[in-house]
Amino acid sequence: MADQIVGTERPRVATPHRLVVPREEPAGESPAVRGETVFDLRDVNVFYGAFKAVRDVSFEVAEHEITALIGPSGCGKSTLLRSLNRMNDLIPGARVEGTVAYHGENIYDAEIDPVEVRRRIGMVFQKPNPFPKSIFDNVAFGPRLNGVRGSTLDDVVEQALRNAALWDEVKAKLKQSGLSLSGGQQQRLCIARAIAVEPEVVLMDEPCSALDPIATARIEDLMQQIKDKYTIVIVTHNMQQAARISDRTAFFSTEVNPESDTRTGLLVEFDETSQIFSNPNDERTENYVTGRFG
Ligand SMILES: Nc1ncnc2c1ncn2[C@@H]1O[C@H](COP(=O)(O)OP(=O)(O)OP(=O)(O)O)[C@@H](O)[C@H]1O
Repeated sequence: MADQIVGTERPRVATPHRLVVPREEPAGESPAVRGETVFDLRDVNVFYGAFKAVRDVSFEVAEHEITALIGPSGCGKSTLLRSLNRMNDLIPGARVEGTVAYHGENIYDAEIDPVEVRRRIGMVFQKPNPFPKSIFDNVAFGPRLNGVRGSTLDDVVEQALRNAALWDEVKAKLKQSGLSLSGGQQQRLCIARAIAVEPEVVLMDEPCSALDPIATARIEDLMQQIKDKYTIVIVTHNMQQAARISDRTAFFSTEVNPESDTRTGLLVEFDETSQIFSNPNDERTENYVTGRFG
């Protein structure tokens, strides 16, 4: 396999990968022609202790697409997102069953290095969380861990800040604290920090929910700009946002377990975003996207 995530060998470029035969889909309608499959989820269940938070999730994420996870509160969007880079490993009692294949390798196999998984598959959180360090050091953090130094490090930091559409605003104050930036700038700093280690995938957990509409629009523009380089999976509560920016949408809902009176999340429908919002197959999806839910 061209690109394994076992052990500590770290190819700087995470592509190319194996060739995958494209699905047969109608021609001419973007994004029907899919790129290579990055994630292939099969029958994924996620538990917290005995509680099954999400059940039987299967779908594929294609490269250079933005895949949105939407659905009502508690349906397991964040839980599922964290299962894509083993972030749930850090939560006591959390457990994943099923297969989360990343370029054909199950990231939960025993020999897989979770640190390497998280380097390939970066994450941006709901609340901007810069380190209490300078702007430069925030972005340099990951590359330094990977041994990057000197002028190369300067270049890596500049490029990441440029790619995060923040360079022009901060180039004169790289030594200032990251915490001195506005909320929207802090979130772009966190995106710069995530992409500075050259991940292939960026997972975003409601990255705009703490931002005003102008900062939100900048992050949305940024996502459109960087999807040529990265594959993005985003959890959003904002259906307009999902409709605006994503190529595919996964709609989740919940069902009640009568014995335990708990709610388990499940994937109701996964399709092109235009289909989900204009002509969904499932009534539950239609009720949700038209605001008739609950
Ligand atoms: N660390 C945890 N420990 C135990 N249960 C958890 C934990 N995190 C989430 N859960 C439970 O798992 C279920 C799914 O939660 P999750 O946060 O993934 O849903 P969500 O769809 O992202 O919700 P929201 O839209 O409100 O953020 C919920 O019932 C939640 O209470």
